[in-house]
Amino acid sequence: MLAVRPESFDRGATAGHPGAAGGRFLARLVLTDFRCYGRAELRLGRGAVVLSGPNGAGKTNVLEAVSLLSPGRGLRLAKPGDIARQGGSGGFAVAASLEGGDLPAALDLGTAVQPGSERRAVKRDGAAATQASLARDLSLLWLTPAMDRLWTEGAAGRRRFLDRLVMARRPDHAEAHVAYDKAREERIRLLTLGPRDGQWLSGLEARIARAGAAIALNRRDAVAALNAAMAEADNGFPVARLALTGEVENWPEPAADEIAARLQAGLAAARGRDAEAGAQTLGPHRGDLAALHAGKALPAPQCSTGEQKALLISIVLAQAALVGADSGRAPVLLLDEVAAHLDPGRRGLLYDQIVARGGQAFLTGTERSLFDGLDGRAQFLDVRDGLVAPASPQ
Ligand SMILES: Nc1ncnc2c1ncn2[C@@H]1O[C@H](COP(=O)(O)OP(=O)(O)OP(=O)(O)O)[C@@H](O)[C@H]1O
Repeated sequence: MLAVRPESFDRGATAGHPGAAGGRFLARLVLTDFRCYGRAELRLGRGAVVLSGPNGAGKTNVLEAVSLLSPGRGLRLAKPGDIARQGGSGGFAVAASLEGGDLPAALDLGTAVQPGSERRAVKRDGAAATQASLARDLSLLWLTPAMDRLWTEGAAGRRRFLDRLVMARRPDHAEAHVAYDKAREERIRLLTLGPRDGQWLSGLEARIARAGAAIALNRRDAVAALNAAMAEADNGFPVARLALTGEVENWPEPAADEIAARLQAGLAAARGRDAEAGAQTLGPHRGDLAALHAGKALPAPQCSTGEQKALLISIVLAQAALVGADSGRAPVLLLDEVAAHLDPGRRGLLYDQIVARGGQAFLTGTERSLFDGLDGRAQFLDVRDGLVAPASPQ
């Protein structure tokens, strides 16, 4: 067993700043048979947590474990079978204790896959819970190297990014997605395999339409709030102007019931087409997000790699600030290898932002020196061959 304590960090440099008391944070994280970790127990502070170590040491695995404390497949979109440690039991578990913010006492969250199962179970204070409910307990946002291609690759990645931003502020977004996807799958099964029962299909289309309208509206609200926040932010990161480019999100109807009515009528009319395609051809699952680098009036795909990264950071920081402002629960940030892509000036700005916002933020990098700007303001952990230990002082 490996236990890492936050030493003086928790009571030290960050404890006094104004935002420090604001957010929930992971005070303890235990990984069991999780990728390269047989068992690891980390005691964590409430602010910045820096994980440094060589390639393949196990840094991203820690972030991935945290990301599974939210609905979905985590930051690598991995299958449970790939996460379970080779040579281990065949299953895996992640357990965490949340503290701080509005919590009167520690809250235990856990997720596990049993050997031979593909189903990821969730526990909240020892009782079974749904994955979607995790979004109510912990607000998480992440950036990974795979997202460097977000603006140039397919729409699915941008939708995932957008929906995670939305979920950080609106936990019900996760439940709307569950309801939407479940009814969508059932409708397609009926259309392709039968029976094509009109009443059954209408009931499903009504459910899809209700959940779909909620998803579209949540996205609209999130993009409007983000654009307003970024236009006002003065943090040295480029201002991104976001636009929803999906069909449903751009319908002129302002209210949920109007959007739902239009979507329901559209689905009823598209039964033949959808049966032929074997897929639902209308709805927010086909939505997309575009971004413009406002300062350069340049679409994100035409920006440099570093500029694209800076735009993503700008969006995530803006959303984190919005969530912190309206719920008092600054989201936990998982920033995988973000520092290495930034020039020293931008890196310094990022560190200042992270410290100023007060919530917990995990940062990874191969070189400890990349994080010199956080000296005295973060908990430093050294990751090597699947072992996590406090980093020796610089
Ligand atoms: N299911 C598994 N069982 C055992 N080991 C695994 C499993 N999945 C991945 N690994 C190992 O985990 C190790 C650590 O991976 P991780 O991505 O966390 O490294 P990292 O420290 O982030 O490295 P980099 O700096 O290269 O991104 C890798 O060597 C990988 O082979």
